[in-house]
Amino acid sequence: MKGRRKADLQTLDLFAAADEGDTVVLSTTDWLAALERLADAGLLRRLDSALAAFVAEQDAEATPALLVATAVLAQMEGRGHSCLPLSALASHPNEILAWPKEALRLQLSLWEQLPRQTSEWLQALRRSPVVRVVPPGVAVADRGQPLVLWDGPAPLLYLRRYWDYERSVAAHIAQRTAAGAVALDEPRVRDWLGRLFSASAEAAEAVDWQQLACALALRGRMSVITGGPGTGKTYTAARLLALLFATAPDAAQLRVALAAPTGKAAARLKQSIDSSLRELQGAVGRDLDLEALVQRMGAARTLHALLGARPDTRRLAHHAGHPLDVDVLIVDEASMIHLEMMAALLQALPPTARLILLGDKDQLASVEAGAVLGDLCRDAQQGHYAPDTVAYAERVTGQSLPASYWATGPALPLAQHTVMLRASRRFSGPIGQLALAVNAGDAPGAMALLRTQTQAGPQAELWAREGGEVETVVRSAVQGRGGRASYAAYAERLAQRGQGGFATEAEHQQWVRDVLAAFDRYRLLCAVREGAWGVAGLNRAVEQALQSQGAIRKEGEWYRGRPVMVTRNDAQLGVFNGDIGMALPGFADPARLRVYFLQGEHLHHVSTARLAHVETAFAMTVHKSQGSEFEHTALVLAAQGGNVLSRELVYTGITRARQAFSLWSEAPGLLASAIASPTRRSSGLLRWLNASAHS
Ligand SMILES: Nc1ncnc2c1ncn2[C@@H]1O[C@H](COP(=O)(O)OP(=O)(O)OP(=O)(O)O)[C@@H](O)[C@H]1O
Repeated sequence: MKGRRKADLQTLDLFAAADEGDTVVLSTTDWLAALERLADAGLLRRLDSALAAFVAEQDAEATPALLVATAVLAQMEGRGHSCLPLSALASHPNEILAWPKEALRLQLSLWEQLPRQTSEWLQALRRSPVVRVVPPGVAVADRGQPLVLWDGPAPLLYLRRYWDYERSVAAHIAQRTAAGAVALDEPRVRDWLGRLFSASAEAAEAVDWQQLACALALRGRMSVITGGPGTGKTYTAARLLALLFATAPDAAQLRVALAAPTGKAAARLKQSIDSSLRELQGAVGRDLDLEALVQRMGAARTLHALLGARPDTRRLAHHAGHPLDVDVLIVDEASMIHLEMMAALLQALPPTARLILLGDKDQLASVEAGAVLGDLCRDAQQGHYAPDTVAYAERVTGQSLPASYWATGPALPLAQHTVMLRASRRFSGPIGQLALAVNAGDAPGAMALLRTQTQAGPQAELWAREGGEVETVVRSAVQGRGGRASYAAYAERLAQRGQGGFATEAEHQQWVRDVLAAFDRYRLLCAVREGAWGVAGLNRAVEQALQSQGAIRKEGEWYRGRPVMVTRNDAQLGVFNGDIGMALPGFADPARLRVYFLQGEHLHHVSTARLAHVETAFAMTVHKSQGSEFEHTALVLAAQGGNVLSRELVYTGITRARQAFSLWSEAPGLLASAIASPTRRSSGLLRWLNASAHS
């Protein structure tokens, strides 16, 4: 007997209460309707069910397994995964779907109707004309199928775009890290490393990782330098530049470019590299003109600007056919580079240019699909250095790497160009200890540290409150705790020149800089956007609090002192996604508000009327805060954070704090459960890198 339960589709209770003896068989149309209902319920995105419908249009024989795999794959892409591991879909669908607990019964009833074995899912996919099936080691022509199935052990399903990006990234990295890519004058390298690192504090440790990073970077066309905040990534990159400058045969012509995913991070990189190079001048004397290098480098740019992103098109000005005009490219905050961007960057880079990626592998990955730096640094802690690398390192740095960092089997070429810096110079106190505990997944340790510090009083470096009212969070944001930074300083600066009346433009500019600097000392960072404990609610609440104390007068969207974050790149206006600015009266026409942005040392301003894509920025997401640091950071965890609350989110929030960190959690237990939830994004990148290394 066959039963059809159209009415149940409305309630999503698809297979409940079947009449005795009924066998429920749903047609393709029923399944598509079910996927749409799942989108109605917010368990899938519209895009996900629409892609399944598109597949059904293309394949008249589409099976439920194909439709479900398609929708789930699309949904996973929306959560940052680049592919769908099919065996997990068969055996642990609840982990793959990441639906809330309440949807477990629904998920179970759906999976009742779907294949149990990976092999059955594979069969459903292999037969479909919408799937390009790629067995291991076989090149299969692309006939424009929307899905790609890598049909080897532990099979993976891809959306075509992400398959292309991942394969392209892997191929470029393999090429750039191939052995013998660069010829070196080793005695010269040794001599210069000795000069550049002679007074290095890192030398006191068992291994001078910074020196090793420079040595290994010289050997290939790509290197990865990872490490937590303050471990000296930019310090090392500056020395690497000096080393390249000192050892390259064509040093005078070397074209160096600096970039980062956000404008703020780019400005910080430039500042930090410039000051490191200038400090180094003393050590290198007249042999190298580092000031000339500083001048030649020019400003650091966002990756979008570097690649020539254009509004309203995915196409970039620079690509393989029109490569970037650089010999050395240093990219900071590489954890924020998503797969599509990394593919575009590698394609646009001339094969002979060197790419140096700097970043913290433990930070949140970008919202978009891919966690490239995390993937590339999966083994960075262990080193996995091949005998040849160990011998080279000893020859040029004079240090022997302990055996615990040697590769035990065949070594990945990329590992020979990857170094993890381990000693933080900025974070030796409680903030650093908390970050380490979170990173190690040690929730009891992190909680104990927060408790002890909180008990020490509001002036302590760390402070935490679990449970309580959101009003307390807002009060702390506008009044501060124990003399630590808050928005009080910004409100004060704003009030200082209530009447305007600046005698000179320089005086006005100084005031604008002061307000921006005061605002930048403190930030509320949220896990989610919506709700009272999210970005939207807190922005409103802080505005109200400041309004009631007379610091701002909100009479519409724009008001004097409104801090904003740009949400879309606009090259014409010279503002980029993530830039923070503030609406303040202009000098020439104080009755008009202009939005001021500090870009490095340069003060840039734009009329409020022209800035369409901005949002208020008293509170921002942890994601958007990457690449920035604040004297005092307050991390706000909302109870409805669900699977957004991850270890990486908490770690990223904590490491945005320079001098003080506060944690506000809507309910007890949120921090511990976030620490216990590390994010793992599905990707095949390491697999492709391994395959090309051993083929
Ligand atoms: N070997 C060293 N000897 C002395 N000072 C160092 C050394 N390495 C780093 N520093 C100093 O430590 C501080 C942090 O270094 P740096 O800014 O390079 O770290 P980072 O890893 O790039 O940090 P972030 O994650 O914030 O970008 C800087 O003031 C730098 O000059």
